[in-house]
Amino acid sequence: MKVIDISIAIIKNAQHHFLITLRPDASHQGGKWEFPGGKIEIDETPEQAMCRELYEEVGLTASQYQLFEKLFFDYGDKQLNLYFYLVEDFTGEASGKEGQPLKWVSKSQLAEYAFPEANLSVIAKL
Ligand SMILES: Nc1nc2c([nH]c(=O)n2[C@@H]2O[C@H](COP(=O)(O)OP(=O)(O)OP(=O)(O)O)[C@@H](O)[C@H]2O)c(=O)[nH]1
Ligand SMILES: [Mg+2]
Repeated sequence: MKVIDISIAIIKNAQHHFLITLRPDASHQGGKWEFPGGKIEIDETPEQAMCRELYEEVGLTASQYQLFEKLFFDYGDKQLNLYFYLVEDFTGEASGKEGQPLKWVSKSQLAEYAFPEANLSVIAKL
């Protein structure tokens, strides 16, 4: 199976809240909450993909970010290389541009939401 490269933006605002969105039921890991992100295109760096997905999905422009975690995860039906970026400075107002529900939650509230399994060790490190 081909390993798919994914870039993900963990957005942290000035109140130390994190932006999460709900994955559509029909998608891979549907019905779970996620951080905005998606597949890295062949002509893109991981950073470029993160910035593009962030803008396409929730309308934010990242201005300061760093690689927070890179990990391989095997879901059985999909094998992924995931690049998680921590974005602590950005411009724009977040909205679900694909109609997806969106929330800002504190670090302790993150535990109340179901995330894809690959996220669990990353969330524990935040
Ligand atoms: N966006 C995002 N994807 C995640 C997270 N955690 C995680 O395991 N994934 C997995 O990474 C992959 C991301 O793909 P995606 O569905 O967002 O890709 P995409 O935006 O390019 O969408 P598309 O497939 O409709 O083109 C999915 O298999 C998803 O299950 C996360 O926190 N955010
Ligand atoms: Mg996506």
